Amino acid sequence: MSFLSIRNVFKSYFLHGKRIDVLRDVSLDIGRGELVSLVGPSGAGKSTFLHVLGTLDAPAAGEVLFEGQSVFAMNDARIADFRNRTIGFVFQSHYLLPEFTALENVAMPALIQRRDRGQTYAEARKLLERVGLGGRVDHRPGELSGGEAQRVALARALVLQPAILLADEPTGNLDPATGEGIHQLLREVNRDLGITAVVVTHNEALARSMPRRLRLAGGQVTDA
Ligand SMILES: Nc1ncnc2c1ncn2[C@@H]1O[C@H](COP(=O)(O)OP(=O)(O)OP(=O)(O)O)[C@@H](O)[C@H]1O
Repeated sequence: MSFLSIRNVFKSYFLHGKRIDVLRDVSLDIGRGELVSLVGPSGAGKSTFLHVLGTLDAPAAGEVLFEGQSVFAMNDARIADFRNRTIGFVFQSHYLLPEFTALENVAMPALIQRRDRGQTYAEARKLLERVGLGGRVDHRPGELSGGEAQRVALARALVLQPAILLADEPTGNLDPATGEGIHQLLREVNRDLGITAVVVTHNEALARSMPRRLRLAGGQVTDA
């Protein structure tokens, strides 16, 4: 049984009466602890694939299996609960809340889940130190650089101790040197915390630095 599987997944969009087939019978297994990059042409469907894998979006047909269990066979409340407990997300934009400090932003998902405040803040502080921002805990997003804000977003994605981290172009808004710092952190998080990670990127150098590379083209995902 695989840790994470996609089985015969189809996904289309309908726009102005036209159907766009984005995922066409995609099947794939990802093992626990793998670090995977996903590349492909613009508009090929990488974000769509990540949204289905992350259970944010249901496929039109096919299954997403976590440890052999079909996630979309559950009701919406259980899927949301599964997602909160299991998956952390990082996007191209950091989506930090501007009126809260870095520490509060990182703690937020755990506080929403009614986790213990003291433990949550201790964990959030530890995570900010891990991403190199121990000296920025009281800064608000407007007082952080783009790279720092993305590090805070990464720390926030880890606060509920997810088994899986999904990153959609996490360095898309950053200059190459700053982006490389984020890539390095993703590798460390994968190595030190054992988190299974899938990273969508246009950056070929980053893709090559990952132990496993996937390519999405023509509605199909293949090992590249
Ligand atoms: N909500 C939507 N409604 C209609 N069409 C959509 C929707 N979301 C995406 N698409 C279309 O589906 C295709 C795949 O989009 P997606 O964002 O998954 O590609 P991508 O590979 O992530 O692209 P990029 O590298 O440019 O971010 C594109 O043609 C896009 O225009």
